Amino acid sequence: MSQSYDLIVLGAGMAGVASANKCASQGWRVAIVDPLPYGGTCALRGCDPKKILRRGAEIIDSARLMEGKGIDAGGLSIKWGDLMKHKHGFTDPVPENMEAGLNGNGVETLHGPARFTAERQIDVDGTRYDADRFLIATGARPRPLDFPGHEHLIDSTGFLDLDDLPSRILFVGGGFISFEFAHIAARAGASPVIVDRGERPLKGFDPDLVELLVARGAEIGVELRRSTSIVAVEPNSRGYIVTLDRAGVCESIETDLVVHGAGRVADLAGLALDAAGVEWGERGVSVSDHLQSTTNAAVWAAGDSADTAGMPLTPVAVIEAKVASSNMIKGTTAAPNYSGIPTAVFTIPELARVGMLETEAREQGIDLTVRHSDTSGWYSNYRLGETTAAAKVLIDRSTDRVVGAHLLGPEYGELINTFGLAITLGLTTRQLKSTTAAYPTVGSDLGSMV
Ligand SMILES: Cc1cc2nc3c(=O)[nH]c(=O)nc-3n(C[C@H](O)[C@H](O)[C@H](O)COP(=O)(O)OP(=O)(O)OC[C@H]3O[C@@H](n4cnc5c(N)ncnc54)[C@H](O)[C@@H]3O)c2cc1C
Ligand SMILES: NC(=O)c1ccc[n+]([C@@H]2O[C@H](COP(=O)([O-])OP(=O)(O)OC[C@H]3O[C@@H](n4cnc5c(N)ncnc54)[C@H](O)[C@@H]3O)[C@@H](O)[C@H]2O)c1
Repeated sequence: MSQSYDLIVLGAGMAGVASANKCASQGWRVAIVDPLPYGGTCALRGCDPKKILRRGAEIIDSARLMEGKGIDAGGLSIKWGDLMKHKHGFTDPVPENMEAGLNGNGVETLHGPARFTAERQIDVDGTRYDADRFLIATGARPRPLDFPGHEHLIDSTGFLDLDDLPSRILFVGGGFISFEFAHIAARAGASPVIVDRGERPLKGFDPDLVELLVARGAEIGVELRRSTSIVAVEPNSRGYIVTLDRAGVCESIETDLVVHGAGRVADLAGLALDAAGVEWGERGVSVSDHLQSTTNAAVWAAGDSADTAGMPLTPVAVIEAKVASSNMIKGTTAAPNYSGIPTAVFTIPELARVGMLETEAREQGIDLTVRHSDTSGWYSNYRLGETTAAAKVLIDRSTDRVVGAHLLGPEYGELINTFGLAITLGLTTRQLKSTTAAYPTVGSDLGSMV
């Protein structure tokens, strides 16, 4: 016998939990299912634990920047095991607390991998569950790699759970994960090498600011190899030999650890989506702008497992889940507004973006004013001893509105939120300049950036 629900949510990460709680609050009978402890990538294996480890690295970097300015950073080091314990202090209670919260809101919590058996039915460990609607929120997993020896790589989950940090680490891919982890590892005493197959790493960010970040990384020992592909990874008695190919010239380097940072794909392969007639691809479930499957009206998708215009980021997952749930409840066809959602790479210093890249704005024919400032000498950065900081703000000359903001510097991951607000609300630079920030804060630099 099967059980019947108004909604079954597949995946208890940011998107899934937001949707389950919202729909249960409307009096719907809702179940949520996950094979792993509840919490998803962000809270357990991504954003949150990563930024706890980064705190150790921030302290080392801040002290080093103040060397000779009244601080002796000589004896300072990261005790990796203790930093990991600090991380576990946050992550370990998450699954139980999250499940208790869901149960308290009337959501039934199931455990096991879900797989479709019909258009409106799933199987979880041999039990069938029927529902009028399903939300697929199963997230993403590391992109499968095919070079010989790829099975020796650890992924981001493995890196965030390392008991010890080895001294030689090679990161495959020059994106978010490799840059963030390499910046932590370098401050913890390791020698990271990032290998990217393209000429330009962190392609979604302003290229001028990325180059500044690469140079700052080189100063602290993060080596970047561009236009380089991995030929093979072979274990040896001391670690691994990684063979690299740059423009037909091969070179081997020895390392203790090889980490996957070469992108993620939607985690859908185990869902038997064909049984439900749901179309999907590497980028996720094919959905309309209002997040309903294009081929099965009972199925919706949100977050990293949905093929949408939104980036695979936590705030996007939450917004999509809320919009999809609202559409299900009200029978509407609203689409998420992605325009003012900021993103940051939590290197040290951090690199942030909201809105359009300069190239995108020019392609759209926008008459741009570009305010590009080297902010390294500004008071906020002088105070910290930071040598690398910059801002590039793109303003539509015809409306005086901010259409893009790109920042590299300490605390700019906070400042970018104000630019996000400006883009979402369509504020003009005149309006932005008319607001008053507490002084001295990085927020008080905003007026000078526009
Ligand atoms: C290392 C790392 C760092 C990151 N840092 C940031 C950051 O700083 N800021 C940011 O905005 N984003 C960050 N991200 C991205 C962010 O974590 C994701 O965008 C976000 O977690 C997506 O949420 P989601 O709910 O779509 O999926 P997830 O949180 O991945 O949840 C999906 C859930 O579905 C479950 N599932 C899978 N298969 C099935 C199945 N068959 N049946 C049932 N359940 C299933 C999984 O077990 C998982 O719990 C980071 C990602 C990584 C990997
Ligand atoms: N701070 C954050 O918000 C944050 C942090 C980590 C991850 N994430 C999310 O997770 C996603 C995945 O992160 P990621 O860093 O794995 O991917 P990414 O898409 O950011 O970067 C992948 C990089 O790997 C390169 N690459 C791919 N295959 C390669 C190969 N075989 N050899 C060498 N280089 C190769 C690509 O050219 C690209 O530069 C991101 O897109 C992001 O949405 C976000």
